[in-house]
Amino acid sequence: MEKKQFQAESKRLLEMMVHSIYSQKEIFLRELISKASDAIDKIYYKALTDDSISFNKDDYYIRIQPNKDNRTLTIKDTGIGMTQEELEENLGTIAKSGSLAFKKEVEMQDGQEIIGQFGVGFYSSFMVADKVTVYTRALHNEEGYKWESDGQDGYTIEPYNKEDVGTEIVIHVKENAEEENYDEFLDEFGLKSLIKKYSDFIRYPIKMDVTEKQPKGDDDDELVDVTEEQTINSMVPIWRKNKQELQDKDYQSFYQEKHFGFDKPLSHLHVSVDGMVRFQSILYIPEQLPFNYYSQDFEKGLELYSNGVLIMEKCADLLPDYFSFVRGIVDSEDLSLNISREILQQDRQVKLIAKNIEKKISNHLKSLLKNDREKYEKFFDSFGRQLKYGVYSDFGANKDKLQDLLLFYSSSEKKLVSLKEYVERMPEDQEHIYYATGESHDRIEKLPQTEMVKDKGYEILYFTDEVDEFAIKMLLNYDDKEFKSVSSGDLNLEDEESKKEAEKQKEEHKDLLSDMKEILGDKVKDVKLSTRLKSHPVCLSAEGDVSIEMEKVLRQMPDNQNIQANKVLEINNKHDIFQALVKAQETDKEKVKLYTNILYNQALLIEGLPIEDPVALTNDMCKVMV
Ligand SMILES: Nc1ncnc2c1ncn2[C@@H]1O[C@H](COP(=O)(O)OP(=O)(O)OP(=O)(O)O)[C@@H](O)[C@H]1O
Repeated sequence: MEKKQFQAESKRLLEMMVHSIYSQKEIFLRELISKASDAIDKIYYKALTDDSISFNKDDYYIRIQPNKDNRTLTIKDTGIGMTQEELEENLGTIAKSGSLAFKKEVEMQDGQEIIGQFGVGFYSSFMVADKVTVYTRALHNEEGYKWESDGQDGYTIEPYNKEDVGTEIVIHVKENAEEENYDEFLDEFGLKSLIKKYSDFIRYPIKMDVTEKQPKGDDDDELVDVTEEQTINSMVPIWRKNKQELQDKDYQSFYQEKHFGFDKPLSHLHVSVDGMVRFQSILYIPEQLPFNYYSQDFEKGLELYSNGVLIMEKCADLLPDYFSFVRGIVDSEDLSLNISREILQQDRQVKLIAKNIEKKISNHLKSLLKNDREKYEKFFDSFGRQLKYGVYSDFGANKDKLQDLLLFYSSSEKKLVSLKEYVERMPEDQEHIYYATGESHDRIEKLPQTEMVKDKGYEILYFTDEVDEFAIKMLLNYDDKEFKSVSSGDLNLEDEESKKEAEKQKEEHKDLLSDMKEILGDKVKDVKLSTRLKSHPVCLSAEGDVSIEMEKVLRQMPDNQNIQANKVLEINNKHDIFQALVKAQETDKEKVKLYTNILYNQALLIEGLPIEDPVALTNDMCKVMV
């Protein structure tokens, strides 16, 4: 028998294939199963135009057969097979794709289903095989052929008496080496999981003998091993099914089957797009925050399929960070894959799909907010923070897309409200959207700074998440209404008369205020008479961009650069303590110092800021008591 040589280039190419094109050895099974599916598809497509071929779906299948004793793995299909010339052309020449030629020849309109295009997939078998034997008989041919190669030194072809049409590829699995274990490719369980992982949605049944423990008889407790042929793959992907035929429970079981989470999905979307780019997708909004969501282990991304064959387990480019909680799959026939089918050649299609998906998720969330408030609030409770990070990050580039998805707790409604709802309720004379920051709703509720705004009958949004104020600073305004903290220095809420009165009082007590400022030194930027306090004696406000809450957050950061708010101590001149200060100013300067220090520390306490010298404060308080 004459041995034919691979061309020199092919030899090098083959070496490259085995050593560098694929990142994982297990991919070979996906490739060979895809070839088998293509071979069956070819009969199917031929039958469409050739009356002499009848295509009875039940006769077509793929069979996986491991044999541990011989260390062989057989992939058998009942597909179109290959003639001698085709064997030479397709398996003897690397990068020659019979499938691509077939697609062109038949000029199939919907032949998109055929997976092969590069003419290299078959050779991936040499990653795990030291020899590959192919037995094949082409449709309408009486003769069969045997092709064999060790993947290094050419191949042989000889006639072979094959009973039925189709192809059997026998992988002679390599012996285990020091760091390489090939046994999983002979193991029933290992093979089953690889088929599920990569080839679950191949349209023809992938059959395999599976041995399971079963009771010996009907009333018998004794278990025995029973071997039965099983179809391993699901075949029809749920996303190709008609939405009308599917129920919530079908989507839920797919979520669980895919291990997208331990929870139930809160909501799902089934998308089918047939535009500039064609794709189908099932997307889930989980109910609960994944336990590792805010850790470095969390990887965002959607499962990406090309024609039902898994390409990537987590394609991160399909989701923006602010929707990183979304789980699901995308299947498209329009992807330009690279030769290993592991990465995408160029990301134009992925970008188009991602843009489309982002819009779909955003619209879905908006409609949840509108039509199923309870569900949306549940969602927001888990993932609202991520949306706020989305507003803040990338210098606010996505703020317009996200602002209508935000919710904040409202002082007047005592529940979560959207910015739109807030603005719609605003009285005519209210210019700003007011917010107050603090650790909890209870704490904010008691903040002295909220008194005046509430008295005016204005609603206040309570910010309890660290990111809230940063996100709002990025938004600046909503519907042309500027956001304003109730603690900001320039609330400007008093009427003209009160302003005049305040000016008068300021003038009258200017010595006291400047003495107090001197006592506190750099700790505050100013000491002022407050226009916002009604019953409380003191509070702190901030001038400029950095608020007191922001200072607190920044203080906790690892690269804390000691950024501080410009604090102003505000004192309520209608409170009795002010009269005490005025009196002390006339009679006892030491007392002014004592009271000022205590009042400043009180204001720090109210704000939840650390007291710089607790011992001095307790001593001061004792002095007041004795
Ligand atoms: N099981 C099979 N039955 C019939 N023909 C096959 C089979 N396996 C491979 N072939 C033929 O061999 C050709 C080369 O296969 P190969 O796996 O190298 O590339 P491909 O499937 O065309 O493309 P890709 O590299 O994208 O997978 C195929 O195009 C097909 O014509």
